[in-house]
Amino acid sequence: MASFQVMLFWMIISGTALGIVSQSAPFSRSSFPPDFVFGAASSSYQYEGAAFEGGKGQSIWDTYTHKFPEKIADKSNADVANDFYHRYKDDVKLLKYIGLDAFRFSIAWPRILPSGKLRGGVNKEGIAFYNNVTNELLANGITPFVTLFHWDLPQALEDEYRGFLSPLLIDDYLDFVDVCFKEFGDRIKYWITFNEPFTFISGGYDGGFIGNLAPGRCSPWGKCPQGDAATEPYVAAHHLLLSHAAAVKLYKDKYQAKQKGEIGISFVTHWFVPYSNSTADVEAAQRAIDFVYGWFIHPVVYGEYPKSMQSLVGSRLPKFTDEQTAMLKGSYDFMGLNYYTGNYAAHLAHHNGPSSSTADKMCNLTTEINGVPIGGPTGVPIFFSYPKGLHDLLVYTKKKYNDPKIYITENGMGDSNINVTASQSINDPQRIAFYNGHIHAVQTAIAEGVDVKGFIAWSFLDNFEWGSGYTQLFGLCYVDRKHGLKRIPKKSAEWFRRGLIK
Ligand SMILES: N=C(CCCS[C@@H]1CC(=O)N(Cc2ccccc2)C1=O)N[C@@H]1O[C@H](CO[C@@H]2OC[C@@H](O)[C@H](O)[C@H]2O)[C@@H](O)[C@H](O)[C@H]1O
Repeated sequence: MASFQVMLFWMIISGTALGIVSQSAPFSRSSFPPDFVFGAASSSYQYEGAAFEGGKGQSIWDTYTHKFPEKIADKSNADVANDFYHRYKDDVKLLKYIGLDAFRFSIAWPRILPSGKLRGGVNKEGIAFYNNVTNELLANGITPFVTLFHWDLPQALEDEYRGFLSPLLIDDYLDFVDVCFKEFGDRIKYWITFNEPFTFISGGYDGGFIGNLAPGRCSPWGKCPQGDAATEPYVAAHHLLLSHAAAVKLYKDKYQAKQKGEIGISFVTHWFVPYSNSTADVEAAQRAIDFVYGWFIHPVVYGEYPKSMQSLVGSRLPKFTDEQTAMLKGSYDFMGLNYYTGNYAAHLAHHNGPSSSTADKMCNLTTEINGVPIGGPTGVPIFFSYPKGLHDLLVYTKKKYNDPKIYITENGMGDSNINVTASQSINDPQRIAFYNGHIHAVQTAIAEGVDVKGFIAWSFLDNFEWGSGYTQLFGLCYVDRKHGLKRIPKKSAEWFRRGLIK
């Protein structure tokens, strides 16, 4: 669908074209519990820039974008990104202008431990930077939510022992988070150990849904220089889960009593709708959510992998010892959920190709039935607006995973940044309609008893969108890359501002 048709579709949806309302009726924070937080999210590699500055070591993303520019849609990188490293004070002012209660950012491991290891030394400039960001947020009444790993692993650990493929990663991650808890934990009260383990593992070791991500390993038939999509995703995921459990144990044993913060992990999944009401497709939808969501949330809640994974993956799925199961089980105070879209899931009877974590779930995942998409189109060809999926995911999580405290730690939509002007990008009625629908879905889930405590939009600013580079814009604020990275609030930011007025 051409971008004009997409825009027209959204304008009709949001009523703009018919003049019914100037834009979707604004939401109001008064429709939510008084302690409910609204925020916006970011991540270190996608925002900071200063990739070779301030004593920072290289990450696997610095390497990946420079070594394989062809893997990035516009052959760009985040050497400069949004230059958040130098502009964070003005950005905090913009967060305050919008009226957001919370700001989610991640700490770049190589900016704290440039060699990846504690014995390589702590970078004092890195400590100072995150202290400054934290203090600026708090001074402006904004609550920091800090992600400890948003995919930018120190390159030195990838070089020394192939990162998450080695159990050595666990102790190095523990040393890193120990420094963070010690240096920032007196002011940071919401810790997220990992962002989207599924995406990092699937994209980094299996070629994944949104294409290859760093470290860019997959099977030779997936056009990767090294890797094995049949085994490495499960090995890396196993070490990631053990790292999460160890970090939670450390925080609870050593810091929580005094610092009184909370710790959790941010999962991602689409919502999967059976392609038909056949038993085979209903079971396929369950397998899809087991292999994307259950792969990580099931061990964190129950200390074991989903039964469907155990039976379908067999000996390729590592096993937890009894001690590891005990450490994993219940390793969270809250859960972060990242939600973008829904998919249809159909049973895939015969998978004749080579094994991979993607193929193991024996599902054919699509975004339409007979040419009818699952939701409204967005500027991301594979993402459709499907707010009902967020509601259904929240209710599913409540029922299946012990009614946890939940923060939506990412939700948003992308616009294409190809052949569009700045003013077109800033006028974003489709994003207003998207958020109106998804915030309403959260409101409905809360009314049905789901313990949702906050909604954090992805993203505060347009930024470096991994394999899409700067060709997709998810921000509430536009970043004018042709005019000194100037920040310009979009209509959606103004919509949030009006809804957030106390
Ligand atoms: N991008 C992601 C991953 C998207 C969801 S991953 C998805 C969920 C899911 O069910 N599955 C399984 C699957 C597999 C096959 C088919 C369908 C579904 C996934 O692979 N997450 C967040 O999205 C934000 C927006 O990501 C953009 O999404 C569209 C992409 O085209 C673009 O490259 C990416 O940066 C990122 O900036 C954040 O850093 C990141 O935390």
